[in-house]
Amino acid sequence: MLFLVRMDVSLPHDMPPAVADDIKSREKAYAQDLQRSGKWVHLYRVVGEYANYSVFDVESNDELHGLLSSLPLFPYMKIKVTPLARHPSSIA
Ligand SMILES: O=C(O)CC1=CCC(=O)O1
Repeated sequence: MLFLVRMDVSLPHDMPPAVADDIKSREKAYAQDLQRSGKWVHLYRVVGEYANYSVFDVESNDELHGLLSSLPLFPYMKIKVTPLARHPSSIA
């Protein structure tokens, strides 16, 4: 099952830089593991925003929820999930 996911990150302004750096570093490792597994298929920065658009390929809504809620940045993100279906004109 494919899902388009938009993540908007908002870290508290008073978060110490070392804490923010640690969360971002764990987020990167987690995201790269999921990309290597094939579950996190695309990851793009939204130009000019601390946000990304991602495509996930997972077995179920529950699996996606588990992956997203385990993101180190999850407490600091607003997440919008859009389920995707095959377009009838797609040649892919
Ligand atoms: O920077 C972001 O958009 C949040 C994020 C998701 C995966 C990652 O490494 O950072």
